[in-house]
Amino acid sequence: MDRLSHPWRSVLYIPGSKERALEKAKGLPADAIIFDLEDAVAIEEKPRARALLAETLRSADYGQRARIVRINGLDTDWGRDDVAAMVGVPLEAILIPKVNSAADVQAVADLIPDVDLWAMMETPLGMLNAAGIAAHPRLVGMVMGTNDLAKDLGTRFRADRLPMITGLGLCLLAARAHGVTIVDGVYNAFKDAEGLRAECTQGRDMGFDGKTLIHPDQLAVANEVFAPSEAEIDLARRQIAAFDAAKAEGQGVAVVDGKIVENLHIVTAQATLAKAQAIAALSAG
Ligand SMILES: CC(C)(COP(=O)(O)OP(=O)(O)OC[C@H]1O[C@@H](n2cnc3c(N)ncnc32)[C@H](O)[C@@H]1OP(=O)(O)O)[C@@H](O)C(=O)NCCC(=O)NCCSC(=O)C[C@H](O)C(=O)O
Ligand SMILES: [Mg+2]
Repeated sequence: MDRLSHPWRSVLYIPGSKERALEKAKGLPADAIIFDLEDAVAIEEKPRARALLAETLRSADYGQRARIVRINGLDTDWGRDDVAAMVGVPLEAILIPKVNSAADVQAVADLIPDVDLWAMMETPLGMLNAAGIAAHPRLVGMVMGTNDLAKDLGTRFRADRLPMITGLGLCLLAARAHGVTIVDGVYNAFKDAEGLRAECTQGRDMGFDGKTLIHPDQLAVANEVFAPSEAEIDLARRQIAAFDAAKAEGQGVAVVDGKIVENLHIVTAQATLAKAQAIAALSAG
C-alpha cells in the first residue's frame, strides 16, 4: 500500500533495544511502527539497539505495518552510524529528530539515497520553518514531538493543549500545503484511556492523520477515533448519491440532512470512503 492510501491512525513507538516489544509488535494492530534509536534507548544501549534493529528488520515480518526508524540526530555521537546501519535495510522511512530546518533534512538525504524521510517537529525553530521543511523533496511525513516542544517552550501540560495549538496548527498547514502525512504527538499517561480519547479526538478534529503512541493499550482508541465512523461513512454515501442525482438533473448543488452538498464536499466524501476501504484492506491483510 502506498503512503497516500496507507492509514496512519496508530503509529506505535518501540524502543529499538527491547527484544520483547520488537517481537510483540508483529501481532499488534498498529498502522505503523516507529522503531526508536533516539530518546527511548539509553546511551549505553545505543550500539546494541542499532545492530539489533538492523538485524530484526532484515529478518522479521511486520506485515503491512509501515516501518519507520527514528535515528539519533546527526549532531550526536550516534546519528551517522544509525543512518549507515539502515542502508539496504527494508523500511518505509527514516525519521529525523529535532528538525530545525530543511537543511537538517538535506543532511540526512545526503547520507542515504532512495529512502523516504520523515521529520520530528518538536523545536520552536522547527515550528517557524515548518513550511520549508515540508517542502523538501525527500520529506513525506511529519511527527509532532509535543514533549520536546513543551520543554523548549516552557509550557505546562494542559488537557486542551492551548499552548501547543499554534505549533500544531503551523505544522498541519505546512504538511497539507505540501502533501505530507502528519501524525500527532504522544499522550504520556498511557493508562488513561479517557484522556487519550479526548486528545485523539482533538487531533482528529484538527486534521491529523493519526497519533503516535507509546503502549499497545493505546492502539484501540487511536484506531477507532482516526477511522471514519459508521455515521460518517453513511453520510458520505448519501452525499455522493444525492449529488449524482442533482447533477443528472442539471443542478450543481444537493441538500442532505438540511445542509448543502457541493463538489468540494464530494471530494471529502470520497476521501472518507477511500480511507474506510484502506482500513478494511489493512485489517484483512
Ligand atoms: C511505557 C513503557 C516503559 C511501559 O512498559 P512496560 O512496563 O513493559 O508495560 P507493560 O508491562 O504494560 O507491557 C505489556 C506488554 O506490552 C509490551 N510493550 C510495552 N510497550 C510496548 C511498545 N511500545 N511496543 C510494543 N510492545 C510494547 C511489553 O513488552 C509487554 O509485552 P509482554 O511481556 O510480551 O506481554 C513502554 O510501553 C515503553 O517503553 N514504551 C515506549 C516508550 C518510547 O518509545 N518512548 C519514546 C517515544 S516518545 C517520544 O520520544 C516523543 C517525542 O520525541 C516527543 O518529544 O514528544
Ligand atoms: Mg522528542
